[in-house]
Amino acid sequence: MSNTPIWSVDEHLKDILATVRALEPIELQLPDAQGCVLVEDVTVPVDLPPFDNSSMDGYAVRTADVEGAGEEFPAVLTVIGDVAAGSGELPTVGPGQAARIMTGAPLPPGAQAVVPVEWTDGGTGGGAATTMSAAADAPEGASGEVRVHRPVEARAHVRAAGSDVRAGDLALASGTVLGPPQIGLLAAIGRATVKVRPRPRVVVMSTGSELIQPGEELAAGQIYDSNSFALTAAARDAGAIAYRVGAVADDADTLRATIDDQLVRADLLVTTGGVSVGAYDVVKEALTESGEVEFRKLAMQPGKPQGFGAIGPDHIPLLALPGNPVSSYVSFELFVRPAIRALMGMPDIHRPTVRATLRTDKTLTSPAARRQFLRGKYDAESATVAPVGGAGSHLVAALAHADCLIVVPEETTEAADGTELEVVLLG
Ligand SMILES: Nc1nc2c(c(=O)[nH]1)N[C@H]1C(S)=C(S)[C@@H](COP(=O)(O)OP(=O)(O)OC[C@H]3O[C@@H](n4cnc5c(N)ncnc54)[C@H](O)[C@@H]3O)O[C@H]1N2
Ligand code: MOO
Repeated sequence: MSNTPIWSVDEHLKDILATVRALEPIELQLPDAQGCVLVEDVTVPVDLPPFDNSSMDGYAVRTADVEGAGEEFPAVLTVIGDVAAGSGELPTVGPGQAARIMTGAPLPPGAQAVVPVEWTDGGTGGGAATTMSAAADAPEGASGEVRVHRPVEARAHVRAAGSDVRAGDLALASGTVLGPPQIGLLAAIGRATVKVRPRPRVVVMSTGSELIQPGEELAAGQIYDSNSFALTAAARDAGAIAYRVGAVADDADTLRATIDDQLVRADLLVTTGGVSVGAYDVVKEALTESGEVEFRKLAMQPGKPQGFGAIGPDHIPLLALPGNPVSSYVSFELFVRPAIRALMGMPDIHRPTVRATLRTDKTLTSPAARRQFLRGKYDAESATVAPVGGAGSHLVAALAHADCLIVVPEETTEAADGTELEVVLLG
């Protein structure tokens, strides 16, 4: 038995999160701020809507003029002009008059309500209109007479100024994650830029002389580099700006030089492979000497060998993940994703977890004193989970068909059908 210390999953994550600091806020243009965390309270500068406006295409009228109107005895009003959305100069609607008005156009002075065009003859002198004619084809629609078939109450079909949000109100509080509706609100109140924590730049680098890039021809002993693709995608999915560096050969000097080259564009560096005990485990070789990165054995499966530290003059956090594809992906989920979200200043850095009942034909086994992460499919309706594929850390096809990780705790070595377990839901 070796007496090498073993770290728990929780201890390792705690050490990582103690090192990773949220990035300094910057002012970003709205489209670039999507998915970022706001770091200012945003106050509404103007009422929304800024003015009373129509919610329908129709006629702006005085309510007294259409009182008691019906199809048989319509109210006949003189059309004094058009009010289109964006109109700045408005006609005043006097007694017996109506202004043709479009959805979103300001309610003209004198008018108290809007009658939808369908409740009128549309100025045609015929039956109920279904639509207005385009102004370009029928300019006469902005004048003449309109027959109104129904009365309206004051303010009918009018959206009041400030009915959405008022000047001086808090639009969004600091700490809000900017999704599409929040970006929409910021634009609606006229904000072009906002102060947010930027997306972290994450460089994902795979290592291994056996690796070639997809699209190339496999020679003897070679395999395709899948980790750099999977983890770059995972980093992007977590909210990062991700850069992929495909397959650095197993040479410590080349690797160190490549890492140093990448530091200028990295807030976080992730490597895969080369961290176990083999004769060509170059990540360990290249990063141990300077003392910047510590290599550990974790009480987990997969993902036992892990490296973590801060490198270069700017102390950029680096996570060295094991090379087996499932090990690197599970390690990413457990350690890199929370680190990315901590860099972003996200209020919640963890994946959701649920309790579920295991459904399996054969009892699952798990190594003692290691937290096992099996791939599974979760059924929310029955709150059950079924394993997908075995425990092997090379099983990429099963991983691609899973939607969750089944957590078998350290003290559990067997999990039979019906066992209740924790499940990490993957997005
Ligand atoms: N004697 C021991 N051997 C191993 C131990 C151990 O404790 N003693 N630990 C095993 C465990 S657990 C893991 S996990 C791996 C970790 O190995 P490395 O991080 O050094 O990774 P490599 O040796 O470079 O590769 C492992 C495996 O994964 C394949 N691989 C690597 N990179 C990629 C990639 N980008 N895309 C696809 N596949 C990749 C590689 O070809 C190997 O098959 O060590 C065990 N060994
Ligand atoms: O712990 Mo390794 O990460 O199983 O395959």
